Amino acid sequence: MFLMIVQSFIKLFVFLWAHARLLLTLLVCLTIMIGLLPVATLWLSKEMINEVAKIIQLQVGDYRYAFFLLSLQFLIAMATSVLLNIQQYLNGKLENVLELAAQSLVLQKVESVPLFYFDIPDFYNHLERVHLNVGTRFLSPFTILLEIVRASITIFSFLLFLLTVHWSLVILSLIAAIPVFFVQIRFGSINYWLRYGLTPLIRDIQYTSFLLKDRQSAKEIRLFGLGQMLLKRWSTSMTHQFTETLKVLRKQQATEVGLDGFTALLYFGTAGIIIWLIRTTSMQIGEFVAIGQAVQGTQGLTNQLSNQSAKIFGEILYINDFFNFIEYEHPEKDASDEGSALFPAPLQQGIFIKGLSFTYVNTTNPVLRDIHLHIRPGEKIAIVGENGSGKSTLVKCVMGLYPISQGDISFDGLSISQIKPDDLRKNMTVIFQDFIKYAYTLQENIGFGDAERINDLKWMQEIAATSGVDQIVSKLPDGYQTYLSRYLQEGTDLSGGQWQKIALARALFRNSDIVILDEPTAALDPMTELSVYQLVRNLTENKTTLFVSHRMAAAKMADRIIVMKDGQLVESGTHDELISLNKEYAQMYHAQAQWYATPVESR
Ligand SMILES: Nc1ncnc2c1ncn2[C@@H]1O[C@H](COP(=O)(O)OP(=O)(O)OP(=O)(O)O)[C@@H](O)[C@H]1O
Repeated sequence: MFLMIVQSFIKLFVFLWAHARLLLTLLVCLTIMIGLLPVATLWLSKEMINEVAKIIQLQVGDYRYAFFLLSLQFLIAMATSVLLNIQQYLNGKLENVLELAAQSLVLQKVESVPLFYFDIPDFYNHLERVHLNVGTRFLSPFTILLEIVRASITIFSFLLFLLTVHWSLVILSLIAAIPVFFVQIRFGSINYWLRYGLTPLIRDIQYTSFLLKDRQSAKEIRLFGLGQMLLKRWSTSMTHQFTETLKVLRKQQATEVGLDGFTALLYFGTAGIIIWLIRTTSMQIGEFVAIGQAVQGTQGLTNQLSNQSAKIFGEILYINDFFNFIEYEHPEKDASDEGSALFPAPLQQGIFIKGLSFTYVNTTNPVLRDIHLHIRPGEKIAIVGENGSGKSTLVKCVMGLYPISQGDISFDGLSISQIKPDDLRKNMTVIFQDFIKYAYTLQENIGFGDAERINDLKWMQEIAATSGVDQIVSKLPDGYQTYLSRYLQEGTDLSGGQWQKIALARALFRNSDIVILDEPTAALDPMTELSVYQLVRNLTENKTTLFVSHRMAAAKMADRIIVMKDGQLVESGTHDELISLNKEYAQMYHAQAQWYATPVESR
């Protein structure tokens, strides 16, 4: 634990130093100055009271000296205010700098992790814990530490002053801090673990609240009348979260009352000693007031110091959690070292899948089993099979989205593990079943297919013309600059078929030799789907195309059809070959042919 705290502190300071060394230095200097001001004030008020007492009691005394002290007091009060306000401003500035730096670290991490991390709920929980108010959380241990330094300087100077009066005052002032310190450490830790344990519940709450607020889900929630049920789920979880938090808060406040009693007792003891000192020594009124202030100040500050030291413990657990997230590497990622070779474009021999088996992370059953397949350059392959047979998983493996542990996929003999992931993806384009409908402009919706060419409007118009998007553009109020949703700006909503064409244009905007379509037409009616596949076929004349479909009529257009069943490749051939084989494919084809025929026959 101690090692963890030290390591986290070192990481925190390396991080702070890297991003804000000037601010950091300024804040440390300010803190030292602010820390010395109280003892100066104490000394001044002691001098002042003694001088005023002389004037009142003896009618002698130096008025000019009293005014001089008064002016100094005024200057110190002003200096304190100026320094404290500068400190607050610098803190605010530092918080912004840290928020930016730490949030970018989190987002960079999320952007760079392999896709399978998104299959691990713990990864989300961890992300949820670390991504909120990072700037404040990062600043907190540092400001607490500065507070500790400031309080220590003041306490030390007060203690020196008290030591000149009597050693017992020093002891009593310090004793007050011990129980506070341990109590605060205990609750710092309890609160951290409470937050840790509640993260899955908090994510559940946020998800339910997102569903209630989301435009996409608004329709279905109304249609199925889910609103009240979701609200109840949300409020039950919220109540549970509050109950747990309040339980700890109740205990903490009760303990604080006990601590306050203890501090009051100690102050009672100290007051006794001061009275005894007045009786036994020749003490002036200024000293008496200054001792009272110093004792009270030391006790208050030592309590504060204990509080802060304990609080820093809770905060450092967060910092540790943050760096654990940033540095987290799943063992499977270690096993799949990224390749550095360039993709062998254009393909001469094709894609080879040899003995490929695949199991998703944190699961036990293989989803793909011993797949062997050779895809020739320019070949159009349709992948068919029942739900859950592994079609999407197979194409995701070909895209390099998941590391392969058994078997291999190679491109012209170069194993996928040897190819640089970025370069592999540059040479492929894809439309997923659940492609993203970006709430940005049309230009961005198409241009995201190849972000480097996003401003190449000539190329975009060419693609729009071939994919049929030009007909959509002509009806949009701001052409390519029209927002395709009302989520961010006053934009235009499109139909499913129109979105489909835009997704197709996005995929084709990336002019790559391999095109993968993972059932992107599922939302379309069969006739539109067929016309989309026809279009794709024409647009991808010389490209290697892999497409997943449930519609046998679309599969028929492929050069070759492969049939998946329970993670295995069970049939492969042309439509005619598979029909004459009269097995899986033939059954599915006839079942669908029958399905299409029924309404016609019943007319
Ligand atoms: N991210 C994942 N983590 C764990 N299991 C998964 C994941 N994705 C898919 N699976 C499982 O892998 C199996 C194959 O899924 P896959 O999506 O490849 O099938 P599919 O043939 O494309 O299905 P469909 O036709 O319904 O789209 C299914 O049993 C599914 O539950």
